[in-house]
Amino acid sequence: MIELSHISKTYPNGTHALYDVNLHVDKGEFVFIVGSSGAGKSTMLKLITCEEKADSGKLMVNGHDLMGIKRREVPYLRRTMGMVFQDFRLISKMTVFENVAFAMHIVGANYREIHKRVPYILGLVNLQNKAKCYPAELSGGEQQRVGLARALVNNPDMIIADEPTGNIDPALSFEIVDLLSEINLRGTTILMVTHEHSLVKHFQKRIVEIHGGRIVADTNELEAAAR
Ligand SMILES: Nc1ncnc2c1ncn2[C@@H]1O[C@H](COP(=O)(O)OP(=O)(O)OP(=O)(O)O)[C@@H](O)[C@H]1O
Repeated sequence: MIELSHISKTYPNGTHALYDVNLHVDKGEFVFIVGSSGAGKSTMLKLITCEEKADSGKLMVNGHDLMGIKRREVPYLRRTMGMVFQDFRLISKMTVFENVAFAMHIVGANYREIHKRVPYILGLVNLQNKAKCYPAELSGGEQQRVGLARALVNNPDMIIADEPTGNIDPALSFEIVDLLSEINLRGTTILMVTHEHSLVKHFQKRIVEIHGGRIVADTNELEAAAR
């Protein structure tokens, strides 16, 4: 599903962000990506979402070869993934329903499909009663649940979440990762960057640790549980 093989990335200003990274993530896995600031975590996610290109190595994501991908193919890659951001990135002038519906609209879904699917997805994230609210009327945790609903609505193979709990109260952070775990149990692969040790300790998932642009530890679920 995700295969990074000898991947390196240097930004145009000469910053070496990743060196010879190897990572294999199977369908259905839940992986925490941890490491200090500047370690290369976001760069790795950006390579996987094709926001940035690697300099060398082999990179396969959901059947797409990202080293040779054409620009017109990128939207097809992105349809296989849902993205969740630290700053939510909701459209402030749209209601909760409209924010989620918009993600379906842009991939060509029709009115009937949207009106069937969006209430179902809002139910999954426990926001059925907030459909008519605007983002500014919601708590941080609720806004991120809208972000999660939007990421899920087109039924992606995987969710890529870059510090999804970074702007949320610690107690609500657990709620968001609980939801991600439920989604994972339904078969969706989850890749989540986080700085929050309490979450990583509590949820006992695979942990990939990056330091100075290299993967320095890769702890599977069983080892994480034994810690
Ligand atoms: N667009 C860019 N141009 C130049 N250098 C960049 C760019 N983006 C990131 N970097 C550099 O690449 C390195 C890795 O950055 P990256 O954002 O991947 O780290 P990170 O582990 O996600 O950090 P944080 O936890 O602070 O978000 C850092 O040295 C950073 O300054």
